[in-house]
Amino acid sequence: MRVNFDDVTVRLGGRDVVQRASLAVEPGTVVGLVGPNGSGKSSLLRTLYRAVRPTHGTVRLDGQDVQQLTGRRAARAVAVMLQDPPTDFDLSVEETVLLGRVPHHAAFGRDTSTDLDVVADAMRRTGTTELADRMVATLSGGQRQRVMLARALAQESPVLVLDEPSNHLDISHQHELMTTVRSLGRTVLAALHDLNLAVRYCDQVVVLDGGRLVAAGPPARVLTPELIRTTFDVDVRVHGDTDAPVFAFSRLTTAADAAVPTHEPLPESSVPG
Ligand SMILES: Nc1ncnc2c1ncn2[C@@H]1O[C@H](COP(=O)(O)OP(=O)(O)OP(=O)(O)O)[C@@H](O)[C@H]1O
Repeated sequence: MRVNFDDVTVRLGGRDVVQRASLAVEPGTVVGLVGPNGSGKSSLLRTLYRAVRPTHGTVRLDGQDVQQLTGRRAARAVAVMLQDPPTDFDLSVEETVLLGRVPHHAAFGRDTSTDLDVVADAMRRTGTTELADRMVATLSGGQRQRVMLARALAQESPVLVLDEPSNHLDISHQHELMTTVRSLGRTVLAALHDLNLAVRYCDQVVVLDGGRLVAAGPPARVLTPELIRTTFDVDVRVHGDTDAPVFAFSRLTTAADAAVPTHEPLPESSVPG
């Protein structure tokens, strides 16, 4: 399913937190949204799953304005895995993943064998099968995040939105998540803080800064040291190949840093004569 943001502005708290963003996402591609805290990544994504209505502009799924869809059609089209999954779920892991099937049910419909198969597959892909009977509230942050991915996968929507999906995951599970996401063949939009994950697993990256979309394209072409420096205020060294760079970051050295002496000079009187 193709996703288009056409000239989207989102105004919240009296400020344009997304300003005139336009972006075309091809079906089946994985797109990473990167940018500093507060740059508008989540706000832009929220317009896609209708948690926020654009103040200006249109978001389209295969040409259709998402605001015109029924709730059920929207839920069948777009699944969401949020940054901080809720902790107050009074449900088991399996029951939670089954919630992903709700948009496929008729009113008061019962779980079918297809639902159970899809849920079992989603739990297998996310390594949550062993947790099936655990209550979600008792899980660690990373386990809970994997359950929320399983629920989103079980929704079988052509579009998947991941808002900082790896913030609780250990390194191995971060790579597993991105490999899983890539293997789905769905259209994926993911807000990511880890530029190394973005460059390795995304087909395209989109850079937001201060609510503006400042660059978009193939990751290795877009994420230049210069862009990283100006957007994120860090120094970066690039290792690896031009096509598959690996970034090492360090704090940007400013003129103010250089002016601060690292050691107090010894007073004259204490210098041995
Ligand atoms: N409901 C709201 N009311 C007022 N301002 C909001 C609201 N939601 C978000 N904002 C502001 O909009 C700006 C963009 O926030 P957003 O969450 O989209 O950024 P982000 O790039 O996802 O940030 P992060 O990397 O920290 O998750 C921020 O300045 C935020 O404080």
